Amino acid sequence: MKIPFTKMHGCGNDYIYINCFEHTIDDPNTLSQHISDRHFGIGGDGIVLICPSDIADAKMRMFNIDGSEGKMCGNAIRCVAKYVYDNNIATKEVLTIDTLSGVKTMELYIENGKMNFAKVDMGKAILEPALIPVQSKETNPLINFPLQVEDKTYHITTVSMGNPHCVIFVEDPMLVDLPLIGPKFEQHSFFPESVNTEFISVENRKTIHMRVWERGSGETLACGTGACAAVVAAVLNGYCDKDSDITVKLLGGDLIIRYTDEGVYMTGPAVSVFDGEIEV
Ligand SMILES: N[C@@H](CCC[C@H](N)C(=O)O)C(=O)O
Repeated sequence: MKIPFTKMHGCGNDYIYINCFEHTIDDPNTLSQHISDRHFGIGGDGIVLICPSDIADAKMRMFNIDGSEGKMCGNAIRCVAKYVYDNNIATKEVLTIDTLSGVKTMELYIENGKMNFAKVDMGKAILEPALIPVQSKETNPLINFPLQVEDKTYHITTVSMGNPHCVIFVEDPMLVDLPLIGPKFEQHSFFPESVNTEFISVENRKTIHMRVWERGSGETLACGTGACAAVVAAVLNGYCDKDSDITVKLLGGDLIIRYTDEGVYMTGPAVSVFDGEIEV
């Protein structure tokens, strides 16, 4: 059977989007492994199913390249909103999208009848170690906490944005051997549900730079939840300020993140690249 798909990205974090208002995918885990392959498939950081919801305008399910399901994806949620708006599934400028980490509300920026940008209320950052989760008896947030990874000690700050993140401040993220060190964090026993790892350098109180190794997908050009976690960690470590717009410079573009007592807000682009059909 052939089904249509749309290739979309947010700051270069690219997924294959399937309209499940019209089609049913029986085994999304295996499909993601096959079609995300950049040589033998369509190519992407995973797949995203756009599904009906009883409690929101649509429901998003996202799967990493290895087939694992992510509970939240900051870049994908903006693309889901673009798909829903541009395809007249819901033509509201404030949309709600249901995810495995709750319903998120977002404001859409429309130009010539299409959505190009969105500001997403990403909810509160979770700092309790048991809820990240990490394998530790600590009850206070882990801020600049020493973690041994093979022969080196890294100072980590852990944050959940509905999915687990481990943030490390370095001089220059471009000098980090990410394909070597990323998998060691991903497989570390300290993270029972694995982890997304962000390496950050601070340019000034309003600008930080980030590279990310995502659990299940490896290095990606951007991670929306990771950018939120990075700004929360930068505030907790005294590098940036709450209630201030911080630009996170990623390999694939910029995201603007604001950390407040009410929640974390992410503003960024959503781009549609091409439509196609795939045999499933
Ligand atoms: N790219 C994402 C996060 C995708 C899920 C992540 N790999 C996980 O399994 O937690 C983003 O933009 O937030």
